[in-house]
Amino acid sequence: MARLVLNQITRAFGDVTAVDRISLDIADGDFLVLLGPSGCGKTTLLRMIAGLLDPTGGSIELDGTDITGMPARKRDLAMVFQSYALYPHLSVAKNLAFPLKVRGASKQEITSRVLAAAESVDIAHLLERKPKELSGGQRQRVAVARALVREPRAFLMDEPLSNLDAKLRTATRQELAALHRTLGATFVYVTHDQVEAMTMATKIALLNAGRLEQYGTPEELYDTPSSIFAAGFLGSPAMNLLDATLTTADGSIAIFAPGVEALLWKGASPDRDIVVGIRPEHLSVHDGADAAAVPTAGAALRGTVDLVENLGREQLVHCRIGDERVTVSCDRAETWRAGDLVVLAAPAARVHLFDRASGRRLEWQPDAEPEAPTHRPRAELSASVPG
Ligand SMILES: Nc1ncnc2c1ncn2[C@@H]1O[C@H](COP(=O)(O)OP(=O)(O)OP(=O)(O)O)[C@@H](O)[C@H]1O
Repeated sequence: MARLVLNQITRAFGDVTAVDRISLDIADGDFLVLLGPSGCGKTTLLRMIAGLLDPTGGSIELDGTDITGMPARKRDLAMVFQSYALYPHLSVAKNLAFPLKVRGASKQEITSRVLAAAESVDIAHLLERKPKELSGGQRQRVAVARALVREPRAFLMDEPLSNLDAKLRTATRQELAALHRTLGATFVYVTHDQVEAMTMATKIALLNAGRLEQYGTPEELYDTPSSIFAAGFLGSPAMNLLDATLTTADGSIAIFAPGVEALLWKGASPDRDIVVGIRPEHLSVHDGADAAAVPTAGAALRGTVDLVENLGREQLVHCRIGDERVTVSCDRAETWRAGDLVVLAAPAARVHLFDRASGRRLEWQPDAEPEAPTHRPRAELSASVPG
């Protein structure tokens, strides 16, 4: 059992607030990924959970017990570091046995637990080697096995895959996810890699400059990003973000953008600066010269193809829309060329709106989209736009 609750946890280093009032409820068995760009406070937060660093504010609970001031060795949490932190002069077997020896386990218990841990990450054949005789991937497995032998209440991992090459990272990522399913234990895992977060996490805590930006399942973060930052951080290629102006009149929403023809819904006078977000996979490309080919509902962006990139499985069509650049990912069977006049279309339900000043998501509900000529409003919206 390991339910971890962080209450307003804070850490300042002089003037720098590395972690700023973060509260998280991490359920037993969760694979929580702390995700965010370099310097956002991920490692500082993990080290406070591990007991390697004292918070300057807030508290941490483990299964209902306040462990804020408890020394690391008493927390029963195992940490796997980016550097692996193996003892170079000891064999793999002795590295694995070390945490058990410290606890005074019997020789028989040590032997069986070391072997079981080594087998679970497929390194039983390497037990007599020294760390320097191992590849990066093998060292990483030893570091995980050393955490496993302790049978801790939770595993804390700080970018454990960052020293591996791309192929090994993919394989090891799948193994770690499988290990988590087998053990059913709580994992807290630091990374700046969105693919690792999306594929392994049951929950993601996205951090930005020491603050919690969004907390939810990978699907929630991807499908309903709570801010411009979250929208831009998850997804590759990144979500298209366009500056626009939103007006609300008669309960309808209109969006204007400079140089953009019929972007979403036309309406009354400008009222609020917003950012419109549409993921590359939610846009479709249509012949701009053929009005009949363009969907009449949803968002439409008129522009020119700039560049087409063939990625093998799909292609990226980069377009100029007014002053902005918009990317569409689409099937390679479509034959678009630089210079083509196109209309990019997206269903209204796939359009994200954000307030430009605060960066926060604006919630709105498109009504059923009526068939409408392109010069008329493209949809009536029963929107509740906060603020
Ligand atoms: N011991 C320290 N003294 C002063 N500032 C520190 C210390 N440790 C971290 N910081 C600062 O706190 C902030 C968060 O650092 P942290 O290492 O937690 O970020 P991170 O998200 O893990 O970054 P990365 O992905 O690059 O490892 C940074 O601005 C960093 O410079």
